[in-house]
Amino acid sequence: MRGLRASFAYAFAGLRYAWKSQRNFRLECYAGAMALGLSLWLGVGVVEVLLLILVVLSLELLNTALEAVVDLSSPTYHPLAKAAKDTAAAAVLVSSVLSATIGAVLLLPALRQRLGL
Ligand SMILES: Nc1ncnc2c1ncn2[C@@H]1O[C@H](COP(=O)(O)OP(=O)(O)OP(=O)(O)O)[C@@H](O)[C@H]1O
Repeated sequence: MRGLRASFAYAFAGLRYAWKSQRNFRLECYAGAMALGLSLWLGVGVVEVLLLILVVLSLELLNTALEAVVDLSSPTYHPLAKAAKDTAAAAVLVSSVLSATIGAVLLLPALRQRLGL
């Protein structure tokens, strides 16, 4: 039980680190909160929007972890360090585009109806 509590504490320490050090992570949290607020207001796709937000945030956390490992193992320029960081950033980009697209498909019709457009 103590091990489980420690594991949660380490995970929350990771969340705190990402929040403090990663501007993109904070922006994604704000964007996610706005999307969630919109879906709650419309009464549409709340669970789906929450899952999409968690997918993007999970990948951003993995990207942050990978950046730390790369900085530790390759403090000077190396093409493989560049490939690792750029590819991890691309994973975040792909998941963000996917989430924004699915979110728009879910929410836009209800938003149009709500606004009478
Ligand atoms: N050790 C390295 N070797 C080669 N290229 C690197 C190295 N470190 C960073 N880069 C290149 O510079 C880019 C920006 O890296 P930098 O560490 O400044 O930001 P980041 O931590 O990857 O991203 P963010 O600003 O979102 O935290 C990387 O995507 C990569 O292309």
